[in-house]
Amino acid sequence: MSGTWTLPDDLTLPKLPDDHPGAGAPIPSHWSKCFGCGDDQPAGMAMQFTFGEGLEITGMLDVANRYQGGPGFIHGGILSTAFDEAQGMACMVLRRPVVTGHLQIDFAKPIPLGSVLELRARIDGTVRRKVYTSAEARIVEGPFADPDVVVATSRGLFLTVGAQHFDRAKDFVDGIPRSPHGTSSV
Ligand SMILES: CCCCCCCCCCCCCC(=O)SCCNC(=O)CCNC(=O)[C@H](O)C(C)(C)COP(=O)(O)OP(=O)(O)OC[C@H]1O[C@@H](n2cnc3c(N)ncnc32)[C@H](O)[C@@H]1OP(=O)(O)O
Repeated sequence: MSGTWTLPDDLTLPKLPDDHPGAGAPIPSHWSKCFGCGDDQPAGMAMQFTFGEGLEITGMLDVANRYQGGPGFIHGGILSTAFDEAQGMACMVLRRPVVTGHLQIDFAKPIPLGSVLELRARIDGTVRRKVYTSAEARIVEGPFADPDVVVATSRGLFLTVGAQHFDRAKDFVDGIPRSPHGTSSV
């Protein structure tokens, strides 16, 4: 990992909620239209998540052909999106909405199309509204599969926000209205 990420000294680790369902339980999509995890988003990545031990969660991504960047390999922006989603989902235990403030990725190995990626993500600690997170990706199925090799890592700062953060865009969830006769859709 590059050396530009420093955790503050005054981090606090959040407690798991009393009703945390435990390791292996599925984590529901936080929003059905989400490009990363939504089940009502045909263009999306349909990532699946489960709770792990403690604050860790696991996300799975099928690297479809449409995620291509260079010939045969995943696009870096797609991988960044997968990390964004996984680290955001790791914040679910806070039971408050979060948004990404800063995300930095190290792309360690090329990832071929047809891979199944496992992303493990966690909260490293919180300071006020700031939530420091990290994650790693491994190829667990596909031509270059090796669960012992980390192919990419990510560090991210998320901020807890109130519901009002999303209020300004609530009329656009199915596309921006373009005419009095209807709305655009994805
Ligand atoms: C109900 C449960 C639901 C759970 C859902 C979870 C799943 C979600 C999955 C989602 C997956 C997808 C997720 C997505 O893709 S979310 C989509 C991508 N992200 C955004 O659109 C966010 C856009 N940005 C903003 O709205 C604002 O800038 C935010 C809200 C982030 C902060 O503006 P706000 O006015 O609110 O806060 P503040 O400016 O007073 O700053 C507060 C503190 O934070 C520190 N700071 C701020 N920015 C940065 C930075 N870049 N680097 C370092 N530090 C930064 C700042 O220094 C200060 O520190 P301190 O003074 O306290 O020390």
